Amino acid sequence: MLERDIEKVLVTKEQIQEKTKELGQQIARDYEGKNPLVIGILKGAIPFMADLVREMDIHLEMDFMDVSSYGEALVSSGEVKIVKDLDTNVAGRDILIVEDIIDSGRTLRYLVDLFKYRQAKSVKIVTLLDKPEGRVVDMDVDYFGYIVPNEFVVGFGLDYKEDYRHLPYIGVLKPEIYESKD
Ligand SMILES: O=P(O)(O)OC[C@H]1O[C@H](OP(=O)(O)OP(=O)(O)O)[C@H](O)[C@@H]1O
Ligand code: HPA
Ligand SMILES: [Mg+2]
Repeated sequence: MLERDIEKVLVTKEQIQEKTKELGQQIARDYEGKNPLVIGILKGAIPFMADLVREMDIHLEMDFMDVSSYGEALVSSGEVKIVKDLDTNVAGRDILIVEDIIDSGRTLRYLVDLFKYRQAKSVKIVTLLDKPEGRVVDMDVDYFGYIVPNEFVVGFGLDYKEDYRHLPYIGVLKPEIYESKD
């Protein structure tokens, strides 16, 4: 059914599972004994974060923050807004931000600066996808799963107009989908 809307698959379900396991185990080794605060950025990070933390056999805490710069648009507005803040004080904590994608870099630039301002002890980023050609601000990630080309992608947390987040793989939509949803 949903597959009919997809022009091509860029990262399969199996590739995501394999990479998530690898990343989770690597991060767990790096954070052993640190009790990191793992922060998921709503809503896109949910599927990846749920799988990632289950590969991390260490003590950790989870919290969530909702920031938005896209709304229903395909291109970032440039202005990042806090929709829901953390429940946890980040001062003195080792922070790991979990994202589904880094594209323009604006969301993560804003969050890293915010957590540093709030006196986090360290701030690192893990993202399932990196789209380096989308970058408009300088931003590097510490851990990433797959590099994607400069196309609008959906699935595994990534939406088009709030749909397709629940696809178990990463793909590109057929052009007629954009016309029909306008
Ligand atoms: O690097 P950037 O250009 O800032 O883009 C990446 C951000 O955009 C998406 O979130 P969005 O704001 O669409 O919210 P959502 O996760 O609820 O879809 C994605 O989940 C990242 O948080
Ligand atoms: N797809 C969906 N949401 C996004 C993307 C994308 O390619 N880039 C930033 N947010
Ligand atoms: Mg979105």
